[in-house]
This record gives sequence, structure tokens and C-alpha cells, in this order.
Amino acid sequence: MKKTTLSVIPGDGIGKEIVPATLKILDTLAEIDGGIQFEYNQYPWSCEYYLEHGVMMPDDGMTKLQQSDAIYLGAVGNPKLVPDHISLWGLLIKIRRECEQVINIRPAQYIKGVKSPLAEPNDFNFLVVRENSEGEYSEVGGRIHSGSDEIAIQNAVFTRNATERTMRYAFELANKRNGQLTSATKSNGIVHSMPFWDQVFQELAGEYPDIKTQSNHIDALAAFLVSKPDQFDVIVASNLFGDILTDLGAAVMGSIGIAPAANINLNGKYPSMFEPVHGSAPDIIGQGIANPIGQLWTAKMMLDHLGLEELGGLLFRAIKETIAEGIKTKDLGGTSTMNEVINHIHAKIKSY
Ligand SMILES: NC(=O)C1=CN([C@@H]2O[C@H](COP(=O)(O)OP(=O)(O)OC[C@H]3O[C@@H](n4cnc5c(N)ncnc54)[C@H](O)[C@@H]3O)[C@@H](O)[C@H]2O)C=CC1
Ligand SMILES: CC(=O)C(=O)O
Ligand SMILES: [K+]
Ligand SMILES: [Mn+2]
Repeated sequence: MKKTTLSVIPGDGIGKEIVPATLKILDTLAEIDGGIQFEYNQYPWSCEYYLEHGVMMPDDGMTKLQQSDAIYLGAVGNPKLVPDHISLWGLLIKIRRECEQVINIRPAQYIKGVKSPLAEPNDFNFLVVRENSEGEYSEVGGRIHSGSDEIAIQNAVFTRNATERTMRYAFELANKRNGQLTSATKSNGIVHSMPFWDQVFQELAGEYPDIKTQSNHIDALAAFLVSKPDQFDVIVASNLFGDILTDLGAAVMGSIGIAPAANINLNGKYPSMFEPVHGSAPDIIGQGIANPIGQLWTAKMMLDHLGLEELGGLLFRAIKETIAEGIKTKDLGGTSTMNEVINHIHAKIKSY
């Protein structure tokens, strides 16, 4: 029996409701496999933890995470208790950086039974490769003075290494998919980093002559993802642009509650982290109506990443069948509770 250790961090808000409730599905999948067993190390790191301890995670927390095979996270943030930049930089972004999860993969695709707000969504299926270690998410800068003299400076950081690494990953993915790659830029307004971004993209495009490439300014690209999402295959974007485009991708699918994300460590030194795109959804806490699909789809990505593609496939099949049968939460226009959706998916997997 192969033991796979998962660090489980429910985090805040609906993360606390969804994450623990989904573990039984992983257990059942492991039983079906017969050769593996998941061991969960659950950590209560959250904004409430911060209020009690003054930190989002303890000193030895990162070492514990780094010893696991993967990290399964819900969402971080409760702005009523802790300012968002403190809670996210103390946990979510800290883990992305210190576990060197340098790429963030976020798929968006048409799912039968999920009503897209688009009149004609067609059968879109695109995947955003988001730079996950630098860019606009940067600590370089500061604030000085006060009153009308007050100044805030925030520097974006674009290194050759990370830019090239992200783009190369995207080119390789495009190679395995439909051979089409779009770069999200804004070199008409941002005069240093984005022309650099475009230049690296051009250079790499020369190495991949079979990939059809295009650069779109982020404003136009945002509009295109609404007007013709089916025209896109792989999209490569900086940290912030990728963040924004993937909430948009989620909205175009039909709900932010279903979109998954995978924070990938490429050098094998540390585990990757799997979390839904959405946040802690403070407005629906405690109602039992949080959509668990984003969390379960990211679990599918985690299984694939761990080499358990067959189990990932079963889980995705159960997710899709459940939605198609109309077992959906309120955000998807349904009347089912979070637990009803999870239980239905669980029962389906047991029946396979
Ligand atoms: N990766 C992470 O951990 C992220 C954390 N956050 C944090 O989450 C908190 C709330 O941020 P918001 O900007 O409100 O974004 P959010 O994604 O939490 O919520 C946006 C809207 O989508 C809805 N929603 C989100 N997930 C849902 C689900 N699974 N089922 C049904 N409805 C869902 C919410 O009810 C809300 O109306 C903040 O503290 C923010 O910093 C935000 C985004 C990502
Ligand atoms: C914080 C956030 O929304 C993200 O990095 O996805
Ligand atoms: K999240
Ligand atoms: Mn986001």
C-alpha cells in the first residue's frame, strides 16, 4: 500500500465548509485504486488562527508542508478579522513562493448542464498558464509621507528566468493540446515590463514554429474571452493578468464556484498546491450553499498530478454527470446544498 501524504488547509470561510467534506471522496477513490492510501495532515491556519497566534502559520509550518506529497487548500481571507494583504501574504502567497510553485494552471471549459451567461458559449475549452512567483504580486515598493503628500509605490518584477519558464511551459502545453498560444500583454501602456514580456514571447515562438501564436492586449483579450471564448486554446499571462482572466473564465463557464487551479512546483523540491480559483466567499458562509465543484475539480487535478489519472478521470466523470443530472447549488441555478452535491458525487463514484 503506497501512502500519499496530503497537507490539508481548509483556510477561511467556505474553505472550512467545503474542504473537510470532500475528503471522503478521496478516500473512496483510494479504495477503488486499492494500491494507495491518503494520509491527511489537517492544519487550522486561517484568519482565526492569526487572531490567536499573531501569525497565519507557525514557524515550522512550511517545513511540515514541504514534507507532504501535495497541498490541498480551500481559500484564505476574512477581511473582517485580518486585512487581506496580511492573511494572503502570510499563507496562500507564502506557500506559493516558498514551495516554489512557479506556475498556476487554470482551465475553463464549457460544461454540459452549467448555464453560461453567454448566449452562444459554444464548446470552449481554454487553459490559462499564469506566472505564479513574481510580476505584479511583488513586495518591492513602499509608502511614505501622509495626507496629500502621501505616496504609494508598487513595483512589478519580471525576471528573464520566470518569464521564460512560464512561457516555455505554456508552449509545451499548447503542443500537447491544439497548438495555439495567446500571450496576454499590455505593452501599449506598460512601457518596460510588457515590451520585455513580448520580446521573450517572440524569442520562444521562434523555437516552436508549429505553435500558432498571437499577442493580445489584456483589455481586448478580456473582451474576446466574452465574445469568442471558443477561439482560445492556451493563454499565457503574468501573475495579475492571469488572476483576472481566470475569474473571467470562471464567470464565462457559469460560476466562480466551479473553477479549479493548480499551483505547480516544477523542480520537484517541494509539493504542488491545489485550490479552487474562488476565495472564502464571506457573503454565503454558514448557509450550506457553497458550490464544492471548484474544490473537487482541483482534487481531480491533484490526482492527475500525483500520477493517479484513472482516479482523476473517475472523479471528473462523476462531477460532470452530477451537474448534467441537475444536482446543482444555487450559484448554478439549482436547489441542492453543498452536502447534497458532494454526497451525490460520492455515491456515483461508489457505483462505478
Ligand atoms: N485563493 C484564495 O484563497 C483567494 C482568496 N480570496 C479572499 O477571499 C475573500 C473574499 O473575496 P472575494 O473578492 O469576495 O471573492 P470570492 O471568490 O470569495 O467571492 C466572489 C463571489 O463569488 C461567490 N462564490 C465564490 N465561491 C463560491 C462557491 N464555491 N460557491 C458559490 N458562490 C461562490 C461569493 O459568494 C461572492 O459572491 C477575501 O478575503 C479575498 O482576499 C479571494 C480570491 C482568492
Ligand atoms: C489572491 C487571488 O485572487 C489569487 O491569487 O488567485
Ligand atoms: K482559493
Ligand atoms: Mn484570484
